[in-house]
Amino acid sequence: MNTQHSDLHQSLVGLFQQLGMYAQANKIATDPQLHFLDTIGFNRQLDRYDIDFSVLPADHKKMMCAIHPFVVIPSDSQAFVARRKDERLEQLAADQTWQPLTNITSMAGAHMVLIEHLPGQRGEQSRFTQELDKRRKWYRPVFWLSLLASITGLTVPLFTMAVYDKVIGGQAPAELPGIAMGAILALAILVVCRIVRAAILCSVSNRMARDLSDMTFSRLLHMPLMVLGRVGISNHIARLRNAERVRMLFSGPGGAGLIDIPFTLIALFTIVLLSGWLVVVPVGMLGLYYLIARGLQKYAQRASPTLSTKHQNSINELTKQLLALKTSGNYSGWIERFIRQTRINCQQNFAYAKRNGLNQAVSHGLSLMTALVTVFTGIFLVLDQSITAGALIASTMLIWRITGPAQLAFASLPKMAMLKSASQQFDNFMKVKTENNELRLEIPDSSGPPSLKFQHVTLRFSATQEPVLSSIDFEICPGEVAVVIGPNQAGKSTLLQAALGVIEPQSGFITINDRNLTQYDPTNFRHWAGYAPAQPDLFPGTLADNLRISRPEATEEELQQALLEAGAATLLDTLGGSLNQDLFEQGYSTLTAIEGSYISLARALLKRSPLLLLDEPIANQNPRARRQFVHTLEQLKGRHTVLFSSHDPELIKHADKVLVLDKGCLVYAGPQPQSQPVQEA
Ligand SMILES: Nc1ncnc2c1ncn2[C@@H]1O[C@H](COP(=O)(O)OP(=O)(O)OP(=O)(O)O)[C@@H](O)[C@H]1O
Repeated sequence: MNTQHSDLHQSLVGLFQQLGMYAQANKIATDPQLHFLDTIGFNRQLDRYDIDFSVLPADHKKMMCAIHPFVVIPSDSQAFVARRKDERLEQLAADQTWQPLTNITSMAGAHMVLIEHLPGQRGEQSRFTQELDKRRKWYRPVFWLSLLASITGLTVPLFTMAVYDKVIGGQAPAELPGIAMGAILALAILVVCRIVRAAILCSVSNRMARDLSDMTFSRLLHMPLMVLGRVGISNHIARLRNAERVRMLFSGPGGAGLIDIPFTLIALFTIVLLSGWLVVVPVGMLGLYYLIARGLQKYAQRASPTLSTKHQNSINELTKQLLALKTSGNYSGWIERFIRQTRINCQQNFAYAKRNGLNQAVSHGLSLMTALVTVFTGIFLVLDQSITAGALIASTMLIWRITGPAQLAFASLPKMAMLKSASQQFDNFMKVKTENNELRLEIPDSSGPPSLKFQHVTLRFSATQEPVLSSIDFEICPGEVAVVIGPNQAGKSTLLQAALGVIEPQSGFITINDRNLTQYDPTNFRHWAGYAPAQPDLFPGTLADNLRISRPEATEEELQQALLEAGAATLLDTLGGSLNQDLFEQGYSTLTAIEGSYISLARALLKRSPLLLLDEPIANQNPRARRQFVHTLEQLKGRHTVLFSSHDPELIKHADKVLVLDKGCLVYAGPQPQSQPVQEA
C-alpha cells in the first residue's frame, strides 16, 4: 500500500463520480497536484470531503456488504473502482461501464477502501464512537480470550481444592500428577491468553490513538486562522494529548480490569457451586466496596489540582517572551509568580495524592476484609459439614479473582471520567467548521498574472473590536505592482492576509480573476500564491530546506537566484555561499530577524507565482538589498501581479499603484501622484 500512481488519481475521480460528488470529481480531475497520488494522499482527499472510510485487506465477504462503491488497490496491478450490485460484484472498466468482477480470489495482498458514510449521512453517532466502532472486529477475539483466561483462572483454586480434599483428605497421592498436569496446562493457556489479549489491546489502542492524533492534527491545520488564534497554544496541545489519554486507558492495567469485570461472574458462579450461599458474603462486600470507593473518589476529586493549566500557560508565556524578559533585566516579578504558582501547584498535588493514597489503602483493606469475612463465615459451614475445607479454601482464593479486577476498575473510574471528557472534547472539536467544510473547488489559473479586487471589504478580529479593515474598495490589474502604505497598525498586514484568504472578512468580497476568493480551494490557492510575512518563520534545517518549503523541487541554482532577487547577497556571504549549512544550533536560530526576512521573501519569489503578496519586504532598508529588490520589482512588473506593504519611500516610488490605509480605512487608491510624493497618512 505504498504506491504513487496515476491510477489512484483516476480511481479517486471515478469513485467521486460514482458517489454522485461530481463537482469534487471535476476538481480532483483537473488539479495537477493530485495527478500522482500515493495512498496517504488518496485517504487525505476522502478526509477532506468528510467521507468516512476504512482501508481493509480485500475480502469478498466485506465487499458483499458494501453499501457504496469502493476502490480496490491490488498489490501488483492498477487500482479500480468496484461496487456490489445485488448478489454480484462489478468493476468499473476504462470505458466507464460496469463489468463483472471475477478474479477476487487471486488478489493476495490487495487492499480496499470501503466507503462507510458520505458527508452529512453520519447521523447522530459521535466521531469518537465511530472510531471505536471501526475496531469492532477486535471485540470478539478480546471477548473469547478474556473468557478463556477467566475459565482457566479457576485452575489454581480448583487445583488446591482437589489436592486438599482428594489427595490429602482422600489419601490418594496417585491422583496428584494428573491434577498437576491439568493445572499446568490450564495455567499455560491462561498466560498465553493474557499475553495475546494485552498485545491486541495495546495494538488497537495505539492505532486508535494514532488515528485520533492524525485527525486532530489535520483538523487543526484546516481550521481558519482566526479560530486557531483565538483558541491558544495550550488548548491545541491539550487536544493532541487527548489521543494519548485514550491509549493509556485502553492499554493500561485499568483497561484490562474493566474488561475483566463482567467475567468475575464466572468466579461468583463457581463459588455458588462450591460453597452455596457463601457467595452472599463477597457480593455484599463488593456492594459495600463500591459505595465506599465512590465516596472516597468524590473526596479525592474535590482536591484535584486546579492550577496546572494556569501554571502551564505561564510557562508558555515565559518561553514566548524570553527576549523581552532578558532585555528588561527584571526577573523578580516572574520569579515570584513562578515560585508562588509552583508552591500552590505542589500543595494541590500533595493533597490530591494524599486522598488518592487513602483511597487505594481503603480499597486494598476492603478486599482483604472480603477474604477474611468469607473465611470466618465459611468456617461455620465447614464445621457444619455443608462444604469441604477444600471448597472454602478455593472460594477464598476465587475472591481474589473478583476483588482484583474490581479494585483495578474502581481505580480506573477517574480515568473513565477523563476518557468521557476526552471523547466529548474530540467530538466537539470535530464539529468545528474547517476551511474545507464548504465546497471550494476552483483552482487558480497559472497562465498569466491575475487581477485582485477588494469590494466593500470589512474585517474585524472580534465583535468587541473596531474593524481592522473598513469597507475597502480597490482593484489591482493583471501585472500591476501595487504598494499598500500607512502608519503602524493601519491594517496593512491584515489586508495582505485577507488577500491570501487566511483570514476571512465578515462582509464584502475579495476576488481573484473576478472569482470570489471563497470559491478557491484554500490549500491550492495558498500553494499557488507567493506570500512573504513580515515576521519570518524559520524551521529547523538548512537554508535550502527552509527555502524548499515553498517549492520542494527547486534546484540549487533556483534557490541561489531567489535569494539574490530577494536582496539576500549579504546573507549568502555570511553563510559562505553555502545553502546546506544548518541554520539552527542546539535548537536556536543562528540568523537575525533581518536575515530571516530575506528567507521568507526568497521563499515567496521562488514560487514564481503569478500573484505575490509581500509584507514589508526589505524592511531593514539595507541599500544594497534594496537596490537588488528594486531591480527585482521592475522585472516582475507586467509578468506578475504584486501587492506589497512598505514604509520605505524608495520602494514605494517603484509601485504602479498606491493604496493608503489609515486606521483601517482606504484614504487613497490610485497611481503615484506626479506632483507630490505620497506621504504616509
Ligand atoms: N490576530 C489578531 N487578533 C486581534 N487583533 C489583531 C490581530 N492581528 C492584527 N490585529 C490588530 O489589527 C490592527 C492592524 O494590524 P496590522 O498588523 O494589520 O497593521 P499594520 O499596518 O500591518 O502594522 P505594522 O505597520 O506595524 O506592521 C492592529 O490594531 C492589530 O492589533
